[in-house]
Amino acid sequence: MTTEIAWEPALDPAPFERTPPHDPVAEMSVLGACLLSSEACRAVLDFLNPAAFYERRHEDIFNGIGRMHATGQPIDPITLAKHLADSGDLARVGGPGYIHQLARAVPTAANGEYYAEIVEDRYLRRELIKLGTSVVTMGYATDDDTYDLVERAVAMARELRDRGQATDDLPTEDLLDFVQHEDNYDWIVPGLLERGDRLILTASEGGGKSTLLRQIAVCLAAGIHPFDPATYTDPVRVLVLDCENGEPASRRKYRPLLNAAERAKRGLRRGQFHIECRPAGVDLTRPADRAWVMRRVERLMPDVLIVGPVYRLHAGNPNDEELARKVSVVIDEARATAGCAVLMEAHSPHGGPVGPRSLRPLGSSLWMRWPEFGFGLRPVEDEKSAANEPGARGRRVVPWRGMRDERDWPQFVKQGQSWPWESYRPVDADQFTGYSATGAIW
Ligand SMILES: Nc1ncnc2c1ncn2[C@@H]1O[C@H](COP(=O)(O)OP(=O)(O)OP(=O)(O)O)[C@@H](O)[C@H]1O
Repeated sequence: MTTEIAWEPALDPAPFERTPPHDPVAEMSVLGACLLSSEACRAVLDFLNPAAFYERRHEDIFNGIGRMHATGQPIDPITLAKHLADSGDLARVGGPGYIHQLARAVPTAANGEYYAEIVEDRYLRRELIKLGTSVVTMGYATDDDTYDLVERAVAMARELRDRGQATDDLPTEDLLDFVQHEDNYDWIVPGLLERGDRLILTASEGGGKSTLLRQIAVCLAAGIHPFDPATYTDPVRVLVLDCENGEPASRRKYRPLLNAAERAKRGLRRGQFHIECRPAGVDLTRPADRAWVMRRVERLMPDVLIVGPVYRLHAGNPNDEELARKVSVVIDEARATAGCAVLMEAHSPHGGPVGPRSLRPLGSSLWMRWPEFGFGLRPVEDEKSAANEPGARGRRVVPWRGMRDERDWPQFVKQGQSWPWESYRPVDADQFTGYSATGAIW
């Protein structure tokens, strides 16, 4: 919660000469979101200072919502109108008609915090203008010491920057204390995948990345280690937003995987795995598509979110850094909302005339920096083992970025018996490091 800047009475700013920055639609949408969703209401109340509203009546309505929330009352247009009528504020804020209008004005309650950020941003602008006006007044003050005035101006700017949050900061820890804390991993699969991990899997076209991600998804939902089927894990909730394949194609791919889980006596339970296909892709730079993702994430609160492929997440130039950044913000918001791991797939670029193809994700370089883990599937060097024949399809699992933490991903996978991909140890693997120059299966 932010606190208001305490201005000194002598430095009261002059009135705004131009219309101060504000966004009436965002203000209405924040209030509307509070009326439609208790979750949005809680998030907005945690974030927004009532004084941030430019329109006085919006501040009064928001205060009414805050009072009702604090006493656990249900909040909708009818109950809020009654509450404001009881406090004698209803007529002043526009009557019951205006309260209903607020609920109708909001495009989606899922964006409540986003609207609140706009309101907060405009508030900060107004406070900045006030601060500037105060500094001008101070500059003309004849009695005060100039250095004192400069110090006060700096203190005021610092206060505006921190807006009361500096007092909430915990003391920064000494390294000797810092290393004493226990490392608490929040594993989804011990050693392999932790909640919050972001992973991008790459390969060339037809390289097997979709198949591997589907296998991982089914295994995680069934409680099977994706690369060690004899090891069982706690089943987790998986949400797949497939922005590439249509439903029939997807169904055909998942059926054998469900059968494999059944054969392992770890058949999927209802509610563990949700999937939605949008073969036309989504454009996460647009509010409607962003809300589409967030509604599903908020409703299902998955442990693992699989969304993509990357190039289907916005409609613009795939190399555009700003568009990629906007997409990553939405995915990060989904990840923070559900506290989930995020797995995505991306194509790797076409190779040059010499050397192996790069495995980095095609498109904006942001996708190289964004995930904690990036792996690519590359056919192994031994031609027989790399062939697309039963038992072959040997792939090297190559990290294309430095891992941000230790994880036990396999170095080699090949076409398996029970599952499409299984990890293996090449015949010429080094006894200690597991390194193999050929990846030979036979
Ligand atoms: N381990 C496997 N065993 C048998 N078939 C496989 C295996 N991996 C992939 N395939 C098959 O190879 C084809 C391409 O695989 P997949 O769709 O997973 O590749 P991809 O890298 O996602 O390709 P794209 O980027 O073109 O979608 C599919 O028909 C798939 O069924």
